[in-house]
Amino acid sequence: MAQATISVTPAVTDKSEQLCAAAASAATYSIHDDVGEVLFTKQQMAEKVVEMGKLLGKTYEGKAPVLMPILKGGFIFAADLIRALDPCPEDLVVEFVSARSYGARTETSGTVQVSFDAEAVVGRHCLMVDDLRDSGLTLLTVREQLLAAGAASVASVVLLDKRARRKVSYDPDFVCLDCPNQWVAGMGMDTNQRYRSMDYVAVLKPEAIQKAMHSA
Ligand SMILES: O=P(O)(O)OC[C@H]1O[C@H](OP(=O)(O)OP(=O)(O)O)[C@H](O)[C@@H]1O
Repeated sequence: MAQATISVTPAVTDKSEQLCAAAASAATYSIHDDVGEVLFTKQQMAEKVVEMGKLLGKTYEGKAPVLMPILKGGFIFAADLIRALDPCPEDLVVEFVSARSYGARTETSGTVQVSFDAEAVVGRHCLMVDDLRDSGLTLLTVREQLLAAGAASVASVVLLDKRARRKVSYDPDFVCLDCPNQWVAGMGMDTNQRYRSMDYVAVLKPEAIQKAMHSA
């Protein structure tokens, strides 16, 4: 039987170069019909994630942190960030936090329902990872509950910071990009559970927002 061979591109071993090359190769991609304006491209975000990965890698070196993606919106950013940590802290573990306050609305309900494995955070340095700081209520509430559960420290990193919407006295410790005060979707962020998979951050057309909000 003939042996099958595949050609392999020489490996790029530097982590930053790998991530930037991957982003560059995806610089041209199709835009969803419901998008009115792309605010941040995949490449722009990938570059920020590389920078953040280096900063957090150094910050948490030797600290055995618990990386805590906040579901659902934080899962895509967290997946990118964990692979960009440089160096990746030894004994890093991942624990998911479930937090929800918006539902099918564009304003926070004012109450955040939170759940996580309390035993996993006792005495640990926790890093909350979320897509967005809007009012700040989610990060503040999760932080309070992690500290109450016995975390040694709690910090936060967000992909986007919508400062103009700040309603509580809490600011994320690490921010990749400042976001204008507009309803955005993509990179994990939804509109009534849609559009999370867009690999860029966009403002949707008003009619698309209305349609998504009123869909089942
Ligand atoms: O700063 P805040 O006003 O609290 O808003 C930010 C939060 O809102 C979104 O989550 P959402 O509650 O919509 O749930 P989801 O992550 O499941 O989409 C987002 O993912 C943040 O966690």
